[in-house]
Amino acid sequence: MTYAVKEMFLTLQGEGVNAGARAVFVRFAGCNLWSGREQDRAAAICSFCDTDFVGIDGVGGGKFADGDALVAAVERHWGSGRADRFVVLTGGEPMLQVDDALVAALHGAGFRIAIETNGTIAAHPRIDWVCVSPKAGSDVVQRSGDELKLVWPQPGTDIDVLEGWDFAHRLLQPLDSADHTANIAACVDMVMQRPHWRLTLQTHKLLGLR
Ligand SMILES: C[S@@+](CC[C@H](N)C(=O)[O-])C[C@H]1O[C@@H](n2cnc3c(N)ncnc32)[C@H](O)[C@@H]1O
Ligand SMILES: Nc1nc2[nH]cc(C(=O)O)c2c(=O)[nH]1
Ligand code: SF4
Ligand SMILES: [Mg+2]
Repeated sequence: MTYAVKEMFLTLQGEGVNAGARAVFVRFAGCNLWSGREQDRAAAICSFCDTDFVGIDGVGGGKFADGDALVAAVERHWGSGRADRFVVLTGGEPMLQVDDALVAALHGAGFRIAIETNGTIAAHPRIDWVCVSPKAGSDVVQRSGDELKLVWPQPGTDIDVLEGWDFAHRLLQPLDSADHTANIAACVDMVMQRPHWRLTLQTHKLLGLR
């Protein structure tokens, strides 16, 4: 199948348990919880998105004819060396496009694969690191994985329900909005009340990285 990619870049994973790790980011175009158009934002299931995932016009973006073509581009972004190769599949919603052929091709090139997903589509079973970030009002089917990364505060979310899901790590990420300072305080408060959650910050934004 062909893949529509908004942008591709080499950076440090900014969020979650893998924060600080060198990674190639592949941002797939399109999402099932928002069209990406500002006029649709208020009515979208996910209305706080901080990302432009519309089209294939970003740096490193484009249409890729098959898994091998996409992996060749990921390898070019990684540069020399086969050790510790790490790719993060994000979007948009990457599970709209990630398939067997892509996962096999990335593994064939020696990449450890992480995904950032909203969890409304089951994650591919051979992905090495599954991060689910649930959105209030959506039907999350992927209720297990490596990290559950909840953007907080998020009205309509029952945190007790999320605690019943099977994740190795539970993280709270302050909602980046006009109320960012208050949202950070709300996350700190929540961790103080619930020590099995941890705070994660979007460190790439603090550092001026992509
Ligand atoms: C842009 S999304 C793409 C992947 C997938 N669609 C998802 O939502 O998990 C990447 C990460 O950014 C988080 N995110 C999006 N908007 C945010 C915001 N305004 N503040 C904090 N985190 C945000 C998402 O929850 C997700 O963990
Ligand atoms: N550096 C960096 N880390 C990230 N972690 C998750 C991101 C995303 O947008 O999915 C992201 C991103 O866009 N940049
Ligand atoms: S689900 Fe992810 S990509 Fe889609 S609108 Fe929400 S944060 Fe953005
Ligand atoms: Mg981001």
